[in-house]
Amino acid sequence: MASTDSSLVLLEADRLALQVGERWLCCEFSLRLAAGECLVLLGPNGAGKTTLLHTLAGLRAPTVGSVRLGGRPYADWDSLAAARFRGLLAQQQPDHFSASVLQTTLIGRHPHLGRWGWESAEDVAVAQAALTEVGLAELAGRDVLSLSGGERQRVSIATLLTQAPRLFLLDEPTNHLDLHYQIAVLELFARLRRQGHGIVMVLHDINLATRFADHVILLDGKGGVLAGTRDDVLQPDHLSRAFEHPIRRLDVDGRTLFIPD
Ligand SMILES: Nc1ncnc2c1ncn2[C@@H]1O[C@H](COP(=O)(O)OP(=O)(O)OP(=O)(O)O)[C@@H](O)[C@H]1O
Repeated sequence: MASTDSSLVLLEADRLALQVGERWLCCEFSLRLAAGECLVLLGPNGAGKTTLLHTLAGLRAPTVGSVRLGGRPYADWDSLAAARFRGLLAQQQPDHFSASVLQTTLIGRHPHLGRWGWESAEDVAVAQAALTEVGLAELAGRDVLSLSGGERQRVSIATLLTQAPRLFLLDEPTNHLDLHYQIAVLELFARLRRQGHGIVMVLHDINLATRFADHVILLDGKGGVLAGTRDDVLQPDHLSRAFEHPIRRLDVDGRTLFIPD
């Protein structure tokens, strides 16, 4: 379990700007994520959420500006140490070969294994506990190629839990999940956040962002970026402009909801 020292800055980006081809995805902005905080990236299709998440994960260099993980640039990190500190849930998991659900989940232990790469009984126990967390304990022996989309997504989440990073970077973690598992998975990460982990996640559902985010970055797809606290960014006019669709705010039973007209 992570310590709950909320002064620890897990991730910083300074005057970041991203370009793909000739197009600027976002103009310069900065962010800072401390232990125990959750940042949600929102915006229309193609706005640059995944590109930004991958930049924050150190998988691609920013066009302008810098990213620091745990106070250090990625260039200063050994790749295995970085994999113990931050983990990425990618949008898609291509499976080319048969493997059991447990074997697939154990891949998450790779950055923790010793020189010979053998998994110990403790590593297997970590993977089994992660499968239990996502409701898949009974499918541990199943071939991963036989799973439904939602089951496969939960294996990916279990694999990331098995990796046990301090900072979780999640690209659409609710992809393929039914209503029950959307909330269960986001509650699971909210629990990890309360234990001192950091969470950065791409979501498409504004109402889930409202429920789980401390901070929001809203990309408008034209290079515009709005970054701030959840309540500052999640305003009907900002959202309507970014999504090019009128969006209304409703307050119901103490909850804030956003609905498209
Ligand atoms: N290598 C590349 N060359 C050219 N364009 C690219 C490249 N990689 C990504 N893009 C473009 O950059 C834009 C941002 O892509 P990205 O996947 O980050 O968007 P996104 O906000 O995550 O979208 P979605 O909501 O559809 O998942 C898209 O228009 C994409 O086609």
